[in-house]
Amino acid sequence: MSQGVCILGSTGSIGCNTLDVISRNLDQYSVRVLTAHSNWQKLLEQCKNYQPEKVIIADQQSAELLTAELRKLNLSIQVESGRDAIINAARTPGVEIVVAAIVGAAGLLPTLTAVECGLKVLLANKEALVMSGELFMNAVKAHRAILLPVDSEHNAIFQSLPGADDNGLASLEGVHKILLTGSGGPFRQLPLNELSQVTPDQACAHPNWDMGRKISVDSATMMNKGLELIEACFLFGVPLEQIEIVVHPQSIVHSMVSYADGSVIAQMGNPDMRTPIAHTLAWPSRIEAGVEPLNFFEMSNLTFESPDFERFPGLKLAAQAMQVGGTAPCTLNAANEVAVEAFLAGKIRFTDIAPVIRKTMEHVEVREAQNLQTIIEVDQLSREFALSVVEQRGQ
Ligand SMILES: NC(=O)C1=CN([C@@H]2O[C@H](COP(=O)(O)OP(=O)(O)OC[C@H]3O[C@@H](n4cnc5c(N)ncnc54)[C@H](OP(=O)(O)O)[C@@H]3O)[C@@H](O)[C@H]2O)C=CC1
Ligand SMILES: CC(=O)[C@@H](O)[C@H](O)COP(=O)(O)O
Ligand SMILES: [Mn+2]
Repeated sequence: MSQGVCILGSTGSIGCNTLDVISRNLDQYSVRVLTAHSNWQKLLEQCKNYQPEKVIIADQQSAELLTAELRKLNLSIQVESGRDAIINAARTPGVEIVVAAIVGAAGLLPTLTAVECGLKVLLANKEALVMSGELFMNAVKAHRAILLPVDSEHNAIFQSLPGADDNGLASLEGVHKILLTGSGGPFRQLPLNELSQVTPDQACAHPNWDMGRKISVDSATMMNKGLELIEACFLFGVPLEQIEIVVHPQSIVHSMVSYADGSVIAQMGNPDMRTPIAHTLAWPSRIEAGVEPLNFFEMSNLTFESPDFERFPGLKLAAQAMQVGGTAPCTLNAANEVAVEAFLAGKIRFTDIAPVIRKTMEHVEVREAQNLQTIIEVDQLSREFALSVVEQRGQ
């Protein structure tokens, strides 16, 4: 029987890849709800192709334009708008699977709603987990939601761990270490003195993955790996010391797990997000994803190296935030979002991103991450302070 899917952030890179996988498996999945921020043109195209029951777009004016176009096409699709409608998207009757693919902190509340409804949640939105780690995982357990990682490395780790219970909570039996791979991004080998001059377009030109602009900049600073370090600690319940970052520029090995007996199990594949999306949609089964299998005879050398902490100061900041605990990861994430947005808008240089985060972490008081209210407050305070640092640096 067909399962009802809600995609939070359907117009983005993960959202579009999810729809591509669904289009190959229409006997098993039906699109119920799609959400976007303001890209009503892309949402209209998705309405024509997938005929969801409901679409939700945060921006009111975009919702009006979309409604008018749907009327002209005689498509009877319900249109809602506003932040609250997105937060409640997962409550739509018939939704069984929620793909959390909104970028950044805006994804936290809509994803938590899906968790609170006890649904199958496919998590791409790593920022939500970084912000609210323990609280998020406690909600998963309390509501018996099924949480499956879409982020390619965490999906690889999940596939390489010994097994998981029915809710996707993985076993760590015999696990020695988790080896979290990262490409090093587009500036891995750029002379250090040229880093301050790189442009947003250069930062977004990832060597292996085609992704949204925010995560692309995160890959270029390697803050993506820092966020992923924290994501892995919470998802798999492992301490920081049990995770090692391994730079692997080709992005063919998507991460590995090393075991007490010396075995190392890796998940490999061409760098295409349709693989982890298909894996999580069908778990524990397998479905067609449209991804070419690896051709080992045509593959170039696979190489591995240690991360360069001088070039990528964000890595240390992320590890430090995890070590400090409480709301420190929430502050790290908020400051990073503000700094990346400022860099993309041409307000600060690439090399200003880490100092903005460091200064914010030094300034904002760390609290216990007890409840959602605290997390939302700390997120807001951290953004305000990071913005003031951006303004100083931009002068
Ligand atoms: N892209 C990838 O390959 C990977 C992404 N991820 C993670 O997945 C998430 C999505 O990434 P990606 O698809 O690249 O991002 P994109 O920027 O491509 O897409 C973001 C989506 O979120 C929507 N959105 C943005 N802001 C808001 C808001 N304030 N309220 C509601 N919706 C909003 C956008 O709508 P609109 O189009 O209207 O602006 C769009 O649908 C991120 O957390 C990222 O870290 C993880 C691994 C790989
Ligand atoms: C595809 C994916 O999961 C991204 O998070 C990816 O990891 C980005 O590449 P980096 O390894 O360069 O951060
Ligand atoms: Mn990743």
